[in-house]
Amino acid sequence: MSTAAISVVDPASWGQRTGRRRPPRAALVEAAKPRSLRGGSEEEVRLRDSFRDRADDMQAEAAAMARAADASVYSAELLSTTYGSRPIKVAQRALEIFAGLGSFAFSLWLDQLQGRLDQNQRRRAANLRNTFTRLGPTFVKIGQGLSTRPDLCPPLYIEELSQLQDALPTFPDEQAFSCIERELGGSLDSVYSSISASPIAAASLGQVYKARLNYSGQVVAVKVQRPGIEEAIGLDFYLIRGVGFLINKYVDIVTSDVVALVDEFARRVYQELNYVQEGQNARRFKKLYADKTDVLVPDIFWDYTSGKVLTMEWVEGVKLNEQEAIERQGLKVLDLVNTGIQCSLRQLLEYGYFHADPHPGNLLATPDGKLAFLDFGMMSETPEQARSAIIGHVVHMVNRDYEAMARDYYALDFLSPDVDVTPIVPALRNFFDDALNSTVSELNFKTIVDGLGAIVVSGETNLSLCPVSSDKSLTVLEGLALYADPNFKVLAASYPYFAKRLLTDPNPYLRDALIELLFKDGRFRHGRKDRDFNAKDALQPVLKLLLGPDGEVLRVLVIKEAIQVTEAIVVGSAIESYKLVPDVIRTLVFNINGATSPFVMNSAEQESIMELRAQVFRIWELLRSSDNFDPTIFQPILQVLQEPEARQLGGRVAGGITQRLAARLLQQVLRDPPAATSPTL
Ligand SMILES: Nc1ncnc2c1ncn2[C@@H]1O[C@H](COP(=O)(O)OP(=O)(O)OP(=O)(O)O)[C@@H](O)[C@H]1O
Repeated sequence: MSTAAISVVDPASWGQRTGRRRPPRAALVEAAKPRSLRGGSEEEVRLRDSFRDRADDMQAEAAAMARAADASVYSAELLSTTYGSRPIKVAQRALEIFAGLGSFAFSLWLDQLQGRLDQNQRRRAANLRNTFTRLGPTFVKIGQGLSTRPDLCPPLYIEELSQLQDALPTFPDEQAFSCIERELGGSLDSVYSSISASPIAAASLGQVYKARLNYSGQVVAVKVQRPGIEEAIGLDFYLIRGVGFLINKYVDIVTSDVVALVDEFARRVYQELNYVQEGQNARRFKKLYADKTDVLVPDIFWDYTSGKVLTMEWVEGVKLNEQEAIERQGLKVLDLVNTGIQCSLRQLLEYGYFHADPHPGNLLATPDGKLAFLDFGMMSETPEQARSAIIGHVVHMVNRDYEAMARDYYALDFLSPDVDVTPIVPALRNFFDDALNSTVSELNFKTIVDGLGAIVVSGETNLSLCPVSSDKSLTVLEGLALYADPNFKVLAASYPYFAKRLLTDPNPYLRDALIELLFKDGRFRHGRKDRDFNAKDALQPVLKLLLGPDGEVLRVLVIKEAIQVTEAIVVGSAIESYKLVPDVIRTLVFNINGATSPFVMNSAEQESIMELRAQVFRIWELLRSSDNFDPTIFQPILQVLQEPEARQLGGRVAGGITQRLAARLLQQVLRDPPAATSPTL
C-alpha cells in the first residue's frame, strides 16, 4: 500500500475554515492536558474528563448526524415519481440488466438441454458472480445477500458469491477526495496530514483509504462512498420492484410477497449508505461486546464523519483467512476463531444485536492477538423470543426431538403459523439421523445450516425474509477454522456457551430447555453421547438451580430419578444375588420354585430395573476407566450438599426410597402364596 503525504497544516487553520472555536477532537481520544491544570484528586479528574469527553463525543456525533441529515432513505413512492417520468433512462438500464442476466439464464438453459447442469455448476456460479459485478453495486449487494441464503442457493453458488466481498472495481481517487472535502466542509489537507494515493480496499458501496489525522496524528481508515451510488441503486430497485410486482401478480408458484421482500432489502441497502448510521452501529456494538479484552472495534472520529465519509481508527491486522500470515505473527487461527464464536454467540443470543456481514474480509487478527470486527453497515437484531428459540432449537437438535425442532420454526419466525410443519418432521429425521450417527458435537455447522436450508426449501413453506442467515457468522468462523484444522467442531466449541446459558439464565423458557436437555419423558437421559459438556463446570450450577427457589420442577424429576436409580441398584442387586442361590436353598428359604426373582414383579418390570442398574454401573465403569477421569468433579457436589436445602432434598429422596422399598417389602409379605401351595384341590 502506498501512502502519499499530501501536506501538513496547522490544526488551528481547520477551525478557521470550519468556523469552529476549538480544534476538532477525535471521539474517544483523550486529549493530553497537563495534569497540573486540572485540579482535584486523580479520581475526580478522571471522572470529570470522562464526563467532558462523553459530552464532546455526543456533540460531535450530533454534528455528524446533522451533516448526514439529507441522507436518502428508501421510498418506493419517491422512486416511482423520479423514474416514472424518465422512460429512456429506465429502458436503457433495463436492457443492460436483461442482457446480463439473460445471457446467464440462457447458458443455464443450454446446460439443462445438454444434461450438463451439475457438471457446469461451478462455471455458471462464477458467471453469475461476474455478471453481478458488472451490473454494479445493487447486484453486488444482491449477490452478497444470496451468499447468506443456503435455503435459496446451492453450496457452489454460495462459495462463488461470497467472493463478492473483496476486490471490486475502484472509482477515481480525485472523485473520492473531492467527496471528502465537500462532505466535511474543509480541504483534504486540513483534515488529514497524509492519505494513501489509492484505496487500500474497494467494496460494494465505497472504497477505503489509509490516512493520518492532522489534528492528533492518529492513523485512520477513511471510507468514501461511490459517487452517484444513490441514483444507481434507486433506478435498479425501481426496476426490480417492478419485476416483483409482475411476479406477485402472474407467478402463482411464488407464494411470498416479492414486492415486500424487495422493499425490505432495499431499505437495508439504503441504511448502509448512511455512514453516520454505520458509525452509530459500531459504537453500539463496541459498547455491548468490547468488554472482552480480546475483541477490538474501531473508534469513530465523529468530527470527520458524514453520510458519505466515515473516519475510524485504523486497525492494523491480517484478515482471518490469511492463515500463514497470522501464524507468522505467532498467533493461532483457532484461538481467534474461538473468540469469534464466543462473541457471535453473545451477539446472536444475549443482546440479539449482531453483525450481519461477518465475512473474512471484515474480521482481522491484530498483532496482539485480538479479533477486530469491521464494517457495521449491516446489523441485525434477534428478538428476545427468537433468541430463546434458537437455544431451544439446539437443545431439541441435541435431543433429536424432531417434532419440537419443526415447531421451533414458528418461534424463529421462519414459518408463518398457518404453515403445517408435519411434512418437515420426516425430512429432519432423515437428515439428522444420518448426520448425527455419532455425536452432535462431531457435526459440522455448515452441514446443519445447508441441510436445514434444503429441508425448509423442500417443504411447502412460506419463508420470511431472513431465515438461517443469522447463523452466518458461525458458518463463516467454522469455514475459517476448518481451514486451519479439518477436525474443528464449531458446535463443540459452542457447547460451553449453551451450557452456561442454560444453567444460569433465569428465563423460564431456558429453564424448561435445560430440563428437556437432561430429562426425556420424566427420565434422566443416562445414555447421552455428548461428551462436550464439561461436567466439572456444569455440576455446581446445576445443583444450585436444583436447590434454588425455581428448581421445584427439576427437584421432582430428580427425586423420582434418584429413587428409581437407588431402587434399581438395591432390588437389581438382590435379584442378581438371588440368581446365584442354588435352586434347593431358594425353595427352602424363599419357598418359591423356579422364579427368577425373590420379588413380586412381572418380567417387563424386572427387565427395566435390571437395565437401569446395568446402565448406572456402565456409566460408573466408564467414568472410572476413562483416562482423564478426575474425581474432583464431585467436589462441587460435596460443597453444595452441605447446604440445608440439599439436606432437605436428600431427606425427600431418602423418604421416597424408604417408601418405595417398604412398598416392595409389603408387596412381598402380602403376595399370593406360590402356585405349588395354592388351594387348587
Ligand atoms: N478501520 C479499518 N482499519 C483497517 N482496514 C479497514 C478498516 N475499515 C475497513 N478496512 C478495509 O476496507 C475493507 C472494506 O471495508 P468495509 O467492509 O467497511 O466496506 P463496505 O463498503 O462496507 O464493504 P461491503 O461490500 O462488505 O459492505 C475491509 O475489508 C478492510 O480491508
